[in-house]
Amino acid sequence: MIKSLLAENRNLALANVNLTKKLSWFAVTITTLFFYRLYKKISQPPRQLRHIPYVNYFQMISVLMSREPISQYSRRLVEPILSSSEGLYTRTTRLGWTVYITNPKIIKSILLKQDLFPKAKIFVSSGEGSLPNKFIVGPNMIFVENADWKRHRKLANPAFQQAMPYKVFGKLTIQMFDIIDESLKKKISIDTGDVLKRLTLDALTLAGFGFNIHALQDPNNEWLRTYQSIITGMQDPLFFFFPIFETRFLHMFPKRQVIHDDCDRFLKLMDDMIKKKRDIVNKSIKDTVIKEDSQEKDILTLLLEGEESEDAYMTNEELKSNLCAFFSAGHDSTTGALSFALYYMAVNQDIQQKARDEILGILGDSNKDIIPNATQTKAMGYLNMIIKETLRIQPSVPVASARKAKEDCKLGSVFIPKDTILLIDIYNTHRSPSNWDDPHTFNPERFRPGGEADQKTSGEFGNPWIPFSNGARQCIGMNFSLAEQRVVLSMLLRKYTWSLPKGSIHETNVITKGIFFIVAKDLELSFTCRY
Ligand code: HEM
Repeated sequence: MIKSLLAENRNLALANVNLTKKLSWFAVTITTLFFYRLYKKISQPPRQLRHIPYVNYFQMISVLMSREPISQYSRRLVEPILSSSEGLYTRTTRLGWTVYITNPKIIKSILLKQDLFPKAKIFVSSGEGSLPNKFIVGPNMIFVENADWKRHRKLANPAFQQAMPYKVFGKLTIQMFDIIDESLKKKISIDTGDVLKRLTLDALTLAGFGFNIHALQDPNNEWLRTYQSIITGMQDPLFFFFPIFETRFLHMFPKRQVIHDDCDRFLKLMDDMIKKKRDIVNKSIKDTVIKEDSQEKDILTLLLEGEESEDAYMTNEELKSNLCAFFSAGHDSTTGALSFALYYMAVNQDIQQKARDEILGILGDSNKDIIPNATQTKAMGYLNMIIKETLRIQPSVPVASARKAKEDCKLGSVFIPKDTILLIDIYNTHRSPSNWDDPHTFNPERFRPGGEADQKTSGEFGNPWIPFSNGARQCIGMNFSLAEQRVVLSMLLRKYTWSLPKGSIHETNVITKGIFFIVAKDLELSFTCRY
């Protein structure tokens, strides 16, 4: 009797163990299935966009968190899928799954139809109180639409057409020479990227606002530090992807709080500058920094003077917001363009020498610094080809601002549902083998009159060279930046030869950094003085 009871208990226990085992397996299977489905759901685009090739969500997040340079992840993740698409692919951004476009014909159709593809409020989603919202989002040209945007551009276009301050650019370049010469004398290396950054900041503040922050002369300058703190802070992936940390829990991040304080002080400086300038213009006192001609007037003065004569105006708040926009859009972009041009000429000595020969032919080979004028820079055909090819192979602004499809539509033969976020992928448009021959090779000859670039842009193909975007919302600072690049590079070519030092991190390929703007990372160059 006892024996049979024990046997029964044992059987029951065994049955229990089996049941528990089965349940455990069941639970494990369900959990695995759940996570697999979750993984699939997150890693893939939503159903309505799944017909477009995509980059896996987790791969993209790891790229952004590890700050892998765009040149590396584009070739690893984007190029392979582009070959099987019409120049469209999707990948995740902070706004969710976004369609990236590299097909010039489709890009043209988007940029020309502002009504159907208005700008998406990409930063606005950061929320009230976030750093980007404080500094860059606001009533400025980048963000306003329709009548307001027209009013802003109507006032700003003439100011940007007029302002070509070659002398300001030239004088600042001579200040940069002092820094390079000093380092040569002391036999110490300098971060050329950093010096260029200070030069472009001085150029922007002086030529843009008639205000000198002396970033070149004083690397520890308070305004330089403050500005850099804001710009670096805006690109911090943690707060960029999770803005809630600063909009709700800023008190838990004391270092972030310091950046917010910097931003507040910077905005206050802008307020003061505008008020002062308005007073000066109202009293008809001409700019105190450069008096010679209107070409050399700063943009802020020209904007304020334009208000007098044009049926266009900006409030002080709008002016402040636009000045922040000019800072954000015009600084790192030009620094990047200059740093890449120097890099490509350093690793292509024949191209550097050919450019120098051209410049010496135009400006002469005397032993003194010469600031070129507008006519002389126009004659610099080969240097312009180098600048264009640099902006093709390393567009310092890798994507244009996001657009949104206002209704269901087709891009090429691809269906795009209403409300899809679209991004013009400048970087991959410039690097796509469908758009350019041998796209990863630096070759200024593409831009020779009648060359590859001319042939591509003349037909139905659309324009595959869009570093400043295209259409009505093309970069307003394009000519300003190109003039600055021509002056700085031509003067550098006359005064120095340069190369990459041995052991440079850029020996095999240029290493880039940045999200919204790309620049050459820690660019050290070896200069030799020609006079
Ligand atoms: C190499 C230098 C530069 C590059 C590569 C560049 C590139 C661009 C690009 C790609 C756009 C986007 C257009 C779009 O969303 O469709 C843009 C817009 C803009 N850029 Fe630039 N930019 C440069 C220099 C400058 C400078 C120096 C300034 C001002 C001083 C400036 C001010 C602006 C403004 C205000 C906009 C918005 C225009 C609008 O929406 O009407 N940029 N830029």
